[in-house]
Amino acid sequence: MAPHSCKSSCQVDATMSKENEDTPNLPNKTSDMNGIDSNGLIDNLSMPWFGMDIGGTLCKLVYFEPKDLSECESSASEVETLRNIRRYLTKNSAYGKTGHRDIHLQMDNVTVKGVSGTLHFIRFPTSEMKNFLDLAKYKGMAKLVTTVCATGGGAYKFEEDFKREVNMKLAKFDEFDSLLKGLQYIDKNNPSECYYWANPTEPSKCFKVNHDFSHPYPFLIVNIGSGVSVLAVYSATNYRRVSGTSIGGGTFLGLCCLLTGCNTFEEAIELAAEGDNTHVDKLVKDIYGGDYQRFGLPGDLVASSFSALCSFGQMNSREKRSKVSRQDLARATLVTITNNIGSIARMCATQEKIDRVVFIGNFLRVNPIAMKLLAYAMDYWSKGTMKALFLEHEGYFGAVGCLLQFHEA
Ligand SMILES: Nc1ncnc2c1ncn2[C@@H]1O[C@H](COP(=O)(O)OP(=O)(O)O)[C@@H](O)[C@H]1O
Ligand SMILES: CC(C)(COP(=O)(O)O)[C@@H](O)C(=O)NCCC(=O)O
Repeated sequence: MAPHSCKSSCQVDATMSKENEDTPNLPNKTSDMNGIDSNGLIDNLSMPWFGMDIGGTLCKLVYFEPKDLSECESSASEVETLRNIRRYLTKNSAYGKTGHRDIHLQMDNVTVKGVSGTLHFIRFPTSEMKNFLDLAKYKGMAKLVTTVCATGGGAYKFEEDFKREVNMKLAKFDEFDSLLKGLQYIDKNNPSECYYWANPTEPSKCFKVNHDFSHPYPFLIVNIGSGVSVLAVYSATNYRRVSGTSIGGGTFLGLCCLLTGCNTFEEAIELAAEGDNTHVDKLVKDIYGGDYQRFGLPGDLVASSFSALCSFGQMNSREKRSKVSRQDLARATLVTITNNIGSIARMCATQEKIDRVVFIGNFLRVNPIAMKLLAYAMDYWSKGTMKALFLEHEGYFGAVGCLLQFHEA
């Protein structure tokens, strides 16, 4: 969220600031109203309820909007302020230049701590944290909510900034505990949360199929954020982080920007959708002239990523390079990163003797190419014994999970 741009240009911000002027008597909360009592225990926090997952690239903010604000045991002036905040967050889908609400993910009629309401899903770049804190300060939120539940690396990195800038305490929760909690909660509340891709290699026959994930254990989670973490999950509370790689969504975005000059993830994905990685990658058939049958390597398999451009052989020509477009480079970057993650996922699943692999994280946002590649790779290399599963709320599980844990504590 970019409060500066919002302040100057956005009608909503003007409304919000007026609303704040109309509600001057915000309570100055004392420690027993902060959500954490004098013994350091979390009490029955008044609304609003936020969960933040502050990741390496994106900050995910989940806002629980109660159906009936009076259910929340707040004072009259709090209720008014809460209404203003609710209006600001829920009447808009964009906040400043970089904040977005994913309306299509909104979950209505859910219950958190016995209160029914709606979950809203908002994201902004973590690099905009300073602007977000300025906005929170400007809106006077610090006077209302003095504790926010948070997870992800940024919950540690920005803890002091929250305290100093807006007098907000962060109630910190582990990112993988939160992720699992959120995943279980969302899957339970959204019947169409989990799906797989049928016929992933045949564009005309490829479609999403709903998957019943009500008996999920054991399963592998591959969380593709800035980096990648792989968790083996054996029950609701029993899991291990079995592996990880630094070559993740951040790598895709970083390399793509460097190679193509694009500036956003969306642009990178659009370029990739129009490109052809075989102009950049060296395939098995470029080396073997066809399949490498003895070890089951099909000719169309990438033998060596980006190798067509720089190694010796029939494609090592200036002419060849000059035919490579930005789109091809974006596609090759996407395929390289995705295939590598797929290989790691498969090895982990084999090692853990697990056949269901759930891919999540915002790298998969608006990214059917990567999802279909992963679906195909898992199926092909496991000879149909492993299944790639996907979840609609991709990158928001941590934020939801820490919100839930906060209210459970
Ligand atoms: N609007 C976006 N801006 C930046 N990266 C995005 C965006 N949408 C999707 N992504 C991808 O998602 C990744 C971050 O995923 P996320 O699960 O939020 O991880 P993190 O917690 O590390 O921020 C980025 O590295 C990028 O590949
Ligand atoms: C450090 C992290 C857990 C942070 O999570 P993220 O913000 O990337 O979602 C993740 O980037 C990661 O697991 N990186 C891979 C480290 C490794 O195993 O090599």
